Amino acid sequence: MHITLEALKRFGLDRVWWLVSPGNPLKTRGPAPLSERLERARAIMRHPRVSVTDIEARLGTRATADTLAALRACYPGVRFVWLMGADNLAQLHRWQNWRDIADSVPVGVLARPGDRISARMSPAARIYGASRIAGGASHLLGRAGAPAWCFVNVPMLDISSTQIREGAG
Ligand SMILES: Nc1ncnc2c1ncn2[C@@H]1O[C@H](COP(=O)(O)OP(=O)(O)OP(=O)(O)O)[C@@H](O)[C@H]1O
Ligand SMILES: O=C(O)c1ccc[n+]([C@@H]2O[C@H](COP(=O)([O-])O)[C@@H](O)[C@H]2O)c1
Repeated sequence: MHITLEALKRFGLDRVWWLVSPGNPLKTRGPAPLSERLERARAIMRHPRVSVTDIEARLGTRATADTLAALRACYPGVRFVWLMGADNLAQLHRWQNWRDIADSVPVGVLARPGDRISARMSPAARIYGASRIAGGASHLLGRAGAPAWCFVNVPMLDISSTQIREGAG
């Protein structure tokens, strides 16, 4: 919720979609049933500009590059931006067809404790170094043409979904 509200504020976005994943291709342990995760996400994320969706399951995609290609085909008039925490920028070069992601949509990255330096030094950050929008101009990201990415230093919360699940269990 925290990074969603920061992303809306900082990147000049109209809306944020939470893509409740059918399963991250890099994680070996399967998640809880999608319907349960969707219901829980909707119960906590109540905001007029945020939608919680299972569209990835409905599109039949798992890899983000495939999801974005399918979304662009379904919504040709919409300018999509990919949002993620800094830990995912550090790993992005391991994602399937990751360059298709960087070349097709602007990418907004939100600071996360412990991951700011590894993210900024990551292969993806280096390879796309010339396409970086400075944090101070982050509001331009939503209208930028790809490749474009922006790292914003938002107030950081040192919590992970694993910790939250363990606390709830
Ligand atoms: N505390 C946080 N600060 C910044 N970004 C975060 C934070 N927690 C999650 N994110 C981002 O939110 C998205 C969804 O994360 P996810 O639900 O997998 O949680 P996680 O905490 O990364 O999971 P895990 O506990 O398995 O590491 C990812 O893009 C992740 O980078
Ligand atoms: O496309 C990939 O190869 C890929 C690899 C790792 C993560 N992702 C996506 O990144 C998002 C965040 O993943 P996670 O596991 O950090 O919640 C989620 O939408 C995943 O499907 C995508």
